[in-house]
Amino acid sequence: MPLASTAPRPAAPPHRARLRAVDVAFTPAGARRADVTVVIDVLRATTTIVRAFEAGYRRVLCAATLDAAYALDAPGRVLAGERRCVRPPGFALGNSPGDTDPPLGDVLVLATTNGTPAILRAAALSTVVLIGCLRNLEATLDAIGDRDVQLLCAGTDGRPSLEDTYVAGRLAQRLGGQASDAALLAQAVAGERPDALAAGAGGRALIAAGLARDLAVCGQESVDATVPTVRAAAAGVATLEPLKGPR
Ligand SMILES: O=C(O)[C@H](CS(=O)(=O)O)OP(=O)(O)O
Repeated sequence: MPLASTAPRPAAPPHRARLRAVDVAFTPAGARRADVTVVIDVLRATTTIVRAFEAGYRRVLCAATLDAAYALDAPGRVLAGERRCVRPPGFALGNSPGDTDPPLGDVLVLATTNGTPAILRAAALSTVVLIGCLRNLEATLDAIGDRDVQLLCAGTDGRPSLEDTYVAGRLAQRLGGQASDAALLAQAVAGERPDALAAGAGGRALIAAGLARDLAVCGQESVDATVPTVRAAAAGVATLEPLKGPR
């Protein structure tokens, strides 16, 4: 029988934790299945949703279409949204994040051109859907934790937008991990275009519509602690509640 060796064992190879995967979809059509997706429509839907919860709304119902929003109208519910940056007929509010304060009811029903359809797309692809923007940047990073994540940019009319790509890049820079080529591209945009909100077509359209004040609200960073999440989605409506309460 061989004697047990008294020689020290060779050191075990260093434990190599798998790097978290970080991907970016520049448009909803480019999104894939993912456990965790963060939807970004910094101008203005995701900023407006974060502001609505910070102002005191208890729930946000995201509608894919104006008709779906009209069908949700009920006492205690406030219709908000836009078409071509402007408040639709019969809606109480437009899509300006500042207009959610003070709250006019318990529930905000939001229908926007790109943002709310992007949230519904994410809900069809992911178990966990978070709502991100510059205002809750730090809180969103906390909520992602060390999980793999897809950053889904709402874009504009099926095309990438500078401002959403910029915010995705800001998040990707901080998340590190195994960045996809799309995540690396977004990081490059974040590094090169700190003026993204005002410089892109979306920002220019808001300025032309007399809504430059919204750019200032949307551009404030890490001032809100609320990270909204999708609790349910069906029939063209996603129900959002806060993952975390306001500070
Ligand atoms: O006005 C907004 O907030 C935009 C307008 S547009 O769709 O970019 O023309 O809507 P959103 O869905 O919030 O991007």
